[in-house]
Amino acid sequence: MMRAGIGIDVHQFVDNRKLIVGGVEIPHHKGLKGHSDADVLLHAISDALLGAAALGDIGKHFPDTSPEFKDIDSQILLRHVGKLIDTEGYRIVNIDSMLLMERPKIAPYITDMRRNIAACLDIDTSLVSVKATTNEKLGYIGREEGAAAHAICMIETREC
Ligand SMILES: C[C@@](CO)(OP(=O)(O)O)[C@H](O)COP(=O)(O)OP(=O)(O)OC[C@H]1O[C@@H](n2ccc(N)nc2=O)[C@H](O)[C@@H]1O
Repeated sequence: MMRAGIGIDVHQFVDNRKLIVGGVEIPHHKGLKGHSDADVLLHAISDALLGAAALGDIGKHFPDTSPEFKDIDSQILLRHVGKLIDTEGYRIVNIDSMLLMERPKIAPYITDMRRNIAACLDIDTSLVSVKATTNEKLGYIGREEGAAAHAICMIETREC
């Protein structure tokens, strides 16, 4: 049986934070604010996978009130989500994602992001797609106040 999932995450740009997206540290004069490393892309992908399996969302599994997740590398969270999906008897069919960020350009880093995501989930990189778009200077993304990520995925029940 095939199941689809969707994930969306938003984080605010602030000073004195690293910009980490898809497990890659990207040189930039601002970073994203969050309880964890604020990896907006991995959060959206984690929510898509949790949603496909109807397992709730990342806030339920990794509350931002828990010291356990303070400044955590979100690749650890994604790896945990992958294990939850596997335990539920699902296999990941594919993941597609969009990063909505005015600057910096992330195209040079997409290959590494895809590799990180595939490694966290123990799947082939060919099943992971990462894309990016600007907001054409419109809204909070266009004003570089924040960034968002949207992700969708398909999972399927593993035949016994
Ligand atoms: C990754 C973590 C790690 O601690 O923190 P950040 O690094 O983003 O801060 C969290 O999992 C980040 O969870 P995330 O789900 O993005 O946080 P929020 O948007 O604040 O939502 C937290 C929880 O409140 C619930 N929620 C949210 C909005 C709303 N109107 N009603 C709700 O009940 C959501 O279901 C979620 O479980």
